[in-house]
Amino acid sequence: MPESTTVQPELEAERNYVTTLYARLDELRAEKVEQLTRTRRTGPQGSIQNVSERDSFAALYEDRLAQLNAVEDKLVFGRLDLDDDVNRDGEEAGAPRYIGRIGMTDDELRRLMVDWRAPEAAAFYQATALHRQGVRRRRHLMLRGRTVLGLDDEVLDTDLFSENDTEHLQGEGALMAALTQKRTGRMGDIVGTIQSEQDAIIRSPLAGVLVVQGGPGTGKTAVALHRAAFLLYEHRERLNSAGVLLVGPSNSFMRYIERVLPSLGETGVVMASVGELYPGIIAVPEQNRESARIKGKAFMAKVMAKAVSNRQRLLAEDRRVVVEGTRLVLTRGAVRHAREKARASRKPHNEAREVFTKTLVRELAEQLQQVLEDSAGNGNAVDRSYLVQEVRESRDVRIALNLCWMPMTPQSLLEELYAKEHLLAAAAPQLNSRELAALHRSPGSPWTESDVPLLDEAAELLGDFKAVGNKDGGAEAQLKRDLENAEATLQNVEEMLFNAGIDGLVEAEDLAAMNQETAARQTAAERAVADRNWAYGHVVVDEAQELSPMQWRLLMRRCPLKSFTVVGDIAQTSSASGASSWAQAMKPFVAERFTLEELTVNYRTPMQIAEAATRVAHAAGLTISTPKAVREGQWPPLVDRLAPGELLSKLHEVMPGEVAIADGGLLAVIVPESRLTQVRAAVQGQFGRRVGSGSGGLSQDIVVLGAREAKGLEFDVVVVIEPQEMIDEVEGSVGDLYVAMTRTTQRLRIMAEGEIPAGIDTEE
Ligand SMILES: Nc1ncnc2c1ncn2[C@@H]1O[C@H](COP(=O)(O)OP(=O)(O)OP(=O)(O)O)[C@@H](O)[C@H]1O
Repeated sequence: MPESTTVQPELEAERNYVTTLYARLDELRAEKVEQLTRTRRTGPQGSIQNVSERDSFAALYEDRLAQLNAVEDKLVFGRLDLDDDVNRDGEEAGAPRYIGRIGMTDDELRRLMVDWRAPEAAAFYQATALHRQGVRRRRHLMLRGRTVLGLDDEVLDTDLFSENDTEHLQGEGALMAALTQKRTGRMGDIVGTIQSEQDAIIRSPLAGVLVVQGGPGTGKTAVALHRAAFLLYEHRERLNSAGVLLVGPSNSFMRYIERVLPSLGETGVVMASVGELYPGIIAVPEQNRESARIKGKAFMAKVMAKAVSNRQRLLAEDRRVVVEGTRLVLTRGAVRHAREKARASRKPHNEAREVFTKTLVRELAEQLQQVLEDSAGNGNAVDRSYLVQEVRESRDVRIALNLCWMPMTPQSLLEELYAKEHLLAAAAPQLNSRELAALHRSPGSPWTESDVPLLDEAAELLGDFKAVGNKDGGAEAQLKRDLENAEATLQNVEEMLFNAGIDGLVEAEDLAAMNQETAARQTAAERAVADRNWAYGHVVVDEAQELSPMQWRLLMRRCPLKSFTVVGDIAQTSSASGASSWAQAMKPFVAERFTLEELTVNYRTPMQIAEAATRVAHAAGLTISTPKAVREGQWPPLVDRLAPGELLSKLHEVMPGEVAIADGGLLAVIVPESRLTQVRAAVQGQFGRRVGSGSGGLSQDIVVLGAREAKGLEFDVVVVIEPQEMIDEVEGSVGDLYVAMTRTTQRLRIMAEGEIPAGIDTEE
């Protein structure tokens, strides 16, 4: 093709079309602003229904406006030229089809651009020369601001390609441009360059459990996020009310990905790190590996159940209680009988307590009646209801009943269990004294991520604390609202179960009890975050290899439909209670009923560095999937072997050079946990406030962090400190080092006074 004569007019034509698209976007925004102002101007008048209708409209316009504002950057990125016989809806034959962040039509409803998630856009990601799907040419439009800077074309309808070419990466120019961009500390979307193996996963059906295994940098996080956006588009009706939950490993990671979904026009996904899954608690990472390991074990569910049942106590001997000056006896037999009855109700502890106390209060009231009638002489009947009241209010009785069956919150139960070793030992006979000691903590210590599933388990077993003696008039109205809400999702539930060929996993009545409507005006997302019993329509889990069986239990509870997208890399497991295979992790919940897909191309790490990481993993005997790296790097991994005591001075010496290579991008120094404070102080001493740490750290261009915190993140340049210590810290597991080495997009430098693990150097 004579480029110079054809490309320029093509570019001009695209620029004109893109100008039209942005003009239309501006028009739509202006329309929404106008509608919103008009609605707000109506003022707070009229019936409650009118007011709430107005609020709903205002919320709707606000959402739409937020979406239109969010898609400004790279509004359009693709174009398909199609065969004439392709079925076209709302398009002229022969007209190109533009693919963008949202669908747009002109004011006569002619289609201007197709949403990337629509079925008509699928060919943009899937068509190959071998399977053209009616596509003659695929074009990537590269924009900066509202200007088209360049085009990247793939012609699919020629015989010019050899067989190998059918395997090439789609939109290679556009892809490489995206991959070589400087990192900003925030993940961006990949909507313009999604590759076909990724697209197939993004568009898979909603129902069931989909597990996506992929080595480092294969786009698992990107795929998980785009899948959430796709599902919300494809199943909006279903998922808008029930919501989608996206779970990630840490707060830094959540901050890293938080802008992707809004840039795809989706603001309704609930995003939470594993420490945030219990409403009202923000848990800190668990520092003690041994206690993380124990707390994550599946048997902890039994331990919690035992801890609760141990708090439903019998009397050692009959006990005297005084009611209004009269002595009564609470017998051991009566308490045993009441406990049996309460347990038989199968209600959670706090709710079953009502059955327990009612039974005993009735028993004591009868005793009291007998005593009073006996002393008053024959035929003098005493008013029973009055006696029941007397018994209930007696301080003695209250103390005795509480001793036997105390209402508890999940926090009070767990706190006491950790603080009092004899209670823990009684609930957990499977733990030895060393393990019991590992779980000890004083009351008031902050909750950790591994406590979260235990609190959740306790909440299930204990039931509503507020229900204890608190039968307010609002309860009935609340129940009615709950049922209405549940009804809306029930229909979807049945449909989904049917589609998935699953039954028996969820009881309709269980669902009816979920999704309590706490406030009429809250969005589904806001309500879901605050409600432990919320039943999500779909859950996406990233870095899922880290989750313990107890964390999985919690998540499965959050989605009784068991509609999950689970992404992760078994080889990167560093958590003491994480998974060693997907089958093992999934078995307790769905047995073999999950689909496993694999991503095979590494888009992040340059080839030489990816190969070094693979060698390290292999040398340590780790079985890993070895994705193909898409690009060669400029540098092989550099290794500095240092003399004892030389580390900090050498780091000081090399840092300016490394920062210069990062050239405005991001540099991370990844260190063993035990050296974090020391190395951070040294780097801060050199670069001052440029150095970030913690979940806000990624807004700085230099960051010092541990491998676990670096999980899921990426940087232009990475300096790894003392790799062998990184392995030793996690009992010889190479997962953390493997993660650290694969965080870079350009350059890796390894510095060690200590041993260099096998495989890092090419010559080994
Ligand atoms: N199709 C694509 N187009 C452009 N960039 C992509 C594509 N796929 C992945 N990337 C980029 O590759 C990098 C790695 O992606 P991502 O973080 O999703 O990988 P990952 O599999 O989750 O990695 P890890 O397990 O190592 O954390 C990101 O910068 C992402 O934007």
